[in-house]
Amino acid sequence: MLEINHVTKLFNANTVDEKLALSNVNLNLAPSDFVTVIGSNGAGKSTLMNIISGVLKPDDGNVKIDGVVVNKLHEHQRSKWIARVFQDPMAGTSPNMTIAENLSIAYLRGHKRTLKRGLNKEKKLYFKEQLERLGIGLENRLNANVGLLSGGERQALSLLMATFTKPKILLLDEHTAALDPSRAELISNLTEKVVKEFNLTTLMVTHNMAQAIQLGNRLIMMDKGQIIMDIPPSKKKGLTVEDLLHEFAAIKGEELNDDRVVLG
Ligand SMILES: Nc1ncnc2c1ncn2[C@@H]1O[C@H](COP(=O)(O)OP(=O)(O)OP(=O)(O)O)[C@@H](O)[C@H]1O
Repeated sequence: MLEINHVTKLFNANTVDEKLALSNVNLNLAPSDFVTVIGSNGAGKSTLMNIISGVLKPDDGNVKIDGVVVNKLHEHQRSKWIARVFQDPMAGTSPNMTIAENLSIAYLRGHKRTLKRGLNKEKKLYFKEQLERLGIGLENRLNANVGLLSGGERQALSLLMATFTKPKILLLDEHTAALDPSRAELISNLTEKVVKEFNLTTLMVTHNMAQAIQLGNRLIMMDKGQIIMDIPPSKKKGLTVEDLLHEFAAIKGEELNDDRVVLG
């Protein structure tokens, strides 16, 4: 489904700021895999997400989706396969438009040929039904401006909008990190529900180890531009934060050092 083959990314080559952000990274996701990605600051997690989504091009290696090399395709050309939810709740939605208008734009992106523009009764009803599934009352606020929503509500809306395009791959880029703990948990639970319901192949970056353990069927840890740990579904169940820290220390010969790491 998603293959990352020998991907290398070097920033500022041949300067004093040269930085090898990814070094010969290989990763293969099967359909419906839900992989959580952890790693210390500067490990290369965002660079990997940016290379998959097409924001960045690899210097070496390739990215394949369903067997097709997509290296040359720009971000907008990949957007029919890839949906992304960012850390910043402001990033995925338009604040000056209503919930219904935001949903309408996302819906049109996913149904170009079959749907007329505009918000007819049928579409409003559909949006209400979809919002009801989030279970946070947004179905009663179709005409509210998105700028009025809380960060958690906006992330829930972004998640729903991401599924409207029926993506092959969902990229979650620390999408709960800017929320307070109770909202983060709500979005975590919604994520689990949405991924399962829409059968999405998912990669989720998080600094929260407990969340990385709780969600998904597989976990990878990155360090200095490499994947240093890949915990398969058979071993992920029953995994603890202590196991992860212990494993990291065993591989690296040092303690995990990251100001932002949240143990849970
Ligand atoms: N556009 C860029 N130009 C130069 N260096 C960059 C660029 N983007 C990332 N880097 C560097 O590449 C390395 C990997 O960065 P990346 O953002 O992928 O790490 P990360 O694992 O997402 O870190 P964090 O958890 O802190 O967000 C870092 O050293 C970073 O400073």
